[in-house]
This record gives sequence, structure tokens and C-alpha cells, in this order.
Amino acid sequence: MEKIVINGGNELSGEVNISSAKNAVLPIIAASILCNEDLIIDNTPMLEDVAVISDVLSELGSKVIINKNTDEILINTKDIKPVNTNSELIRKMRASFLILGPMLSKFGICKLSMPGGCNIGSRPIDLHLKGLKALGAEIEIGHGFVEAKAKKLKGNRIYLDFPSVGATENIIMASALAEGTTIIENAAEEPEIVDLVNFLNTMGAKIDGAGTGQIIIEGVDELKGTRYTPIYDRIEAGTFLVAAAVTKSKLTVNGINEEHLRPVIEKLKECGVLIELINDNKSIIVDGRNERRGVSIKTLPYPGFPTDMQAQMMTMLSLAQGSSVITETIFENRFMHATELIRMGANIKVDGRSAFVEGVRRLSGCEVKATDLRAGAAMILAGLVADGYTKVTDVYHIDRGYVRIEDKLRKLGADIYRINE
Ligand SMILES: CC(=O)N[C@H]1[C@@H](OP(=O)(O)OP(=O)(O)OC[C@H]2O[C@@H](n3ccc(=O)[nH]c3=O)[C@H](O)[C@@H]2O)O[C@H](CO)[C@@H](O)[C@@H]1O
Ligand SMILES: C=C(OP(=O)(O)O)C(=O)O
Repeated sequence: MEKIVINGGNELSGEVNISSAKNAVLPIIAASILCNEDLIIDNTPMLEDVAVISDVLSELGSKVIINKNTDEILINTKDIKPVNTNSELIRKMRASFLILGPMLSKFGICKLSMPGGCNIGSRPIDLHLKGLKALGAEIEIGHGFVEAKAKKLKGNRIYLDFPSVGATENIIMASALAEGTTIIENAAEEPEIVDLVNFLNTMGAKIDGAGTGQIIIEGVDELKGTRYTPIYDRIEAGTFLVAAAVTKSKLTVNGINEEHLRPVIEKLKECGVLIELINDNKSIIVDGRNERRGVSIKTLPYPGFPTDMQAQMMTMLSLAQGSSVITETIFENRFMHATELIRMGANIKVDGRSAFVEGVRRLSGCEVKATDLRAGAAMILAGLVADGYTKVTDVYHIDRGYVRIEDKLRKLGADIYRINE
């Protein structure tokens, strides 16, 4: 079993380059099903999740060529077939469910394994299905599968009870080639939705309003091949900003979008972290050498504070002066890292959707578990500053969403490495 080992206490320095966003590239790869021509995605983050969704497409008959030297992926889905998908692959990650909309649009039929829940919550798919039904799909669920059928998808007005990122993406993809106009109300506004829409529009789709609560999709007849570079990963960038704060270091983080990171930047400033934007706002100098103060955080849909940064902030607040309250409103079970941080000496009490954190002076290294992707990042951050050695297990969660995190941190001066034991 692979583990990440950190010998805590090193100050970090230097520059780190942020990769493209997992949550942007996964829907983009799913959307490639809608086009029969070559698509090239540049600056692809070579993550485990990217490998999984690429395998899903390959198993269905697509050409997927991953060039790890140039970080480029070439995809051509003209030979893709609506055969039964490999349930094991689909169940490996939630984002595989994003092929439902495009497959249904291309073939009028798609049968997929139910994605099921994951460590952070039950993660239902009712809003995805509500949207597809409104476009004319008939949906059956049985024996662990979802089967969607539609002769021809037709545009409609769809109100989402909650601005679900995945449901918004599935509906956008299903309606890009549908007949007529689709209007999604209370749509998710995340930057990754805007990126998916930019990608689709580059291919010839007619979609307006991405980044607002109302997205309007005029169905077109076909989409053309293109070359596209996804946006930077605001969560990876945020994780490195917190790394500077936790280790009381000064770092330069390159490859950011200040607007996308604003909720995180503003919260870090409130904690006492100094932030300077440079290089046309594409880089940040983060100075975490001041004493940090406790703050309140409430996770919300974008532009609120991102749930995917909650665990990392909990590590930092465990070492801040005074009390903090973290309220998680997006996922019902996203505090498992609290138990692991407590093992390292943090003072945290979880009560329902809130965690009450009382800052302590030090954490001490021990074996802890990456209970999910961001929880794993939070453990690494804790290990960077803890006394002695921290061993993080279940690192496959971390590999889903961080490109060589231990290499990037080692270059900044951390004593961190991967072992097999
Ligand atoms: C691959 C990807 O982009 N993942 C991101 C995406 O996940 P994902 O797209 O799964 O997140 P959603 O926005 O859909 O989920 C948010 C909340 O809505 C609920 N819900 C969702 C769909 C549905 O049909 N019914 C329903 O009740 C979920 O259970 C959850 O409580 O957005 C999340 C929220 O920003 C991020 O944490 C994930 O990193
Ligand atoms: C929850 C996350 O991702 P996913 O939706 O892919 O599980 C995440 O990136 O933190």
C-alpha cells in the first residue's frame, strides 16, 4: 500500500506551478462524446480521475491518446458505441456519471451503473435525472443501473432545486445538440461550468449565461473538433496557499485566477495571511509568517467558500489563535478529517453540520488516513508542520485530484516522500 510520509517542521520557499483543474477537465472529456472530430486538450492534469474517465471512453470504443510528455490528450469519439459501460470503472468516481447526458444525446440511449455515494455524502442524482426527463428522456432505475432513453431530446425550462455542479453540466451537455432552447434556472455558477461552456462554444455550441444562475442553450446540429486548455485548478492553488499559512512560509503560487480564488483569498486575509497578486493577477505571493487568527467559515455554492477547501482550512485553523467555526452546507458527511486531525493533537468538536475548532500550539505526527481527496490534502498539510513523522495512508484518494503533490512540496523544501509498505 502506498503511503505519503512527511517529516514536519521545514519552512517552505520558492515557486509552485498550478495544474489545470480536475473539475474542469473531467466534464470536458465527457463532452467530447458530443463531437465526431478530433479534440485536443492541452495542459491536462495527469490525474487518476483523468485516467479513469479516459478508460471509460476507450472501453466504449473512442480513440484516446494520452501524451504524458506534452500533457496533451487527443480524443476522437466517432467510433464510440452505446454498449454497456464497465460498472467498476464508472463506480470508481462520481464524475463518470457525466457521460450520461452526452451519450443520451448522441445515441438516444445510455445505461450506466448507479454512481452510489462516497465518503463525503450520499450524493443523489435526482437533479441530473429531473433535468434529463424535462428534455424528454424516459428513465428507469433497477438492479443498480440507470437507463435513459429518448428518441430526440427537446429543449425545455429546467429549475434546479439546488445549483448542483454535476446536474448543471449533464443538462448543458444533453441540451447542446437538442432541438430548440433549454433554460436552466438556479444553475451552478462555478468557474468549471463556465469552462465547460467555453469549450462547447469553441466547438460551435450556442450557450449563454454560464457563470450566472440562468444558462440558455440553443441546440445546434453538430459540434466541430477543437483544441482547448482548461482553467487552472483553484482548489490546488488554494491548497498551496494554505500550505504557506500552515508552515509560516512565503511562497509564490503561479497559475491562478484571482476571481476564482477570491473566496479563499479573502478568508485567508481575514486569518492574517498576507496576499500579494503579481504577474497580471496570474500569480500570488503568499506570506503566512504572521500569527493566524481563528475565523468562521461556511461552505456554499460558488461564489461562496468552496467545500473542496474546507478540510485544508480546518488544518490551518487547528493551529490558529483562538476559536473557529466551520459550517459545511454542501455535503452531509465531510468532516472525517476532523477525527484524523484530533489524532494529531487538534482540538475539534463536530456537532452536525458544524465543527468547532480551538487553536492549539502544535500537532504531532502519527499515522493518519486520507478519508477522501481533500481530507488527504489536509493530512499532508498537517504533516508539514507536525512534530516528527506523519504517515498518510489511502493516498489513492489524493492521486485522484493532485498532480504529484509530494514532488511539488518537496521542491518547495518539504521533507516528503512516498513509500510502499
Ligand atoms: C467532478 C466535480 O466537479 N466535482 C465537484 C462537484 O461535485 P458534484 O457535481 O457531485 O456536486 P453537486 O454540486 O452536484 O453536489 C452538491 C450537493 O447537491 C446534492 N445533489 C447533487 C445532485 C443531485 O442530483 N442531487 C443532489 O441532492 C449533493 O448530494 C450535494 O450535497 O461539485 C462539488 C460541489 O462544489 C465539489 O465538491 C466537487 O469537487
Ligand atoms: C469531492 C471532490 O471531487 P469528486 O466530485 O470528483 O468526488 C473534490 O474534488 O474534492
